Amino acid sequence: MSISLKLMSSSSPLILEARGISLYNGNKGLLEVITISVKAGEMIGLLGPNGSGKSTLLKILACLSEPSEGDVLLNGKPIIRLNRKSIARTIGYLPQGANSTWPISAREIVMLGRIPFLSSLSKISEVDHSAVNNAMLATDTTHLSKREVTKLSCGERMRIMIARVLAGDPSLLLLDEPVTGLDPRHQLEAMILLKQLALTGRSSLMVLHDITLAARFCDRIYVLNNGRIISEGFPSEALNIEIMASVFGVETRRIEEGNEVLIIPWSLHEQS
Ligand SMILES: Nc1ncnc2c1ncn2[C@@H]1O[C@H](COP(=O)(O)OP(=O)(O)OP(=O)(O)O)[C@@H](O)[C@H]1O
Repeated sequence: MSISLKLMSSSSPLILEARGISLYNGNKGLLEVITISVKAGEMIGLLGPNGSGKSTLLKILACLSEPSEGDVLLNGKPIIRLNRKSIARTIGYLPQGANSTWPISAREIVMLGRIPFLSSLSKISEVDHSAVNNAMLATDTTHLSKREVTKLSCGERMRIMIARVLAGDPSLLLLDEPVTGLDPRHQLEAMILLKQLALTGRSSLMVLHDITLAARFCDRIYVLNNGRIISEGFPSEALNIEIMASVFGVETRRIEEGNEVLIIPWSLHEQS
């Protein structure tokens, strides 16, 4: 499947906006004056070294924790004024290392993604079943339906957790390391699926450690370091040679073809 870059229209509506987000732990700034935006249909990568604040930021964007300063707007409205159900119907959040310790079936886990649409669990409709079927089909997990989720492999469990997010048909996906633990084929399937969702106007902001996948699939990249956005833009610009060396401490090999860029971390950058 071709993943040729879709031209983002500058008139695409903003679905998420974070303005001046800071988070302090005592005197320590975990996040400092972060401003980011996500337009409808954009696929955005949030990259940075371990401990740079990516998961902390994602939780604030999902309204699961509050910043010390700044605002998050969802479809133009302050997210803290929206009720939990309305946020859950719009945002699909995949936490880092998403897991379940309940010994229930994989399909039941995916059905949990329909909770924002249910008035009670006894009223699961055909629409809910169909959404779950589609999510499991898209993540190649239908055959795992009856398996106890605690007994799945790490990669199988991750695909079930992605299916759970997709079952809610969110217009914005906030995904914390969605392809970690997946084999190469399932990594590509997940990224291609997100690209297909983007073409239907769904947006995703995802934490990735795989530079090559991020550069290949994301429309834009934000690079976080020590709680600050220090680089942003198209992958080839945001992940330039200097940033890769100074932030990630690696020398890269790059192949650029038209709008596409292949960036491969290659060797250790020796600090001068
Ligand atoms: N509740 C908390 N209280 C204090 N410090 C915290 C808290 N949560 C996270 N931190 C610190 O904030 C920093 C950023 O953590 P975070 O988990 O956001 O990093 P990350 O970029 O997602 O890292 P990784 O790539 O390793 O997942 C870390 O130094 C972490 O120790």
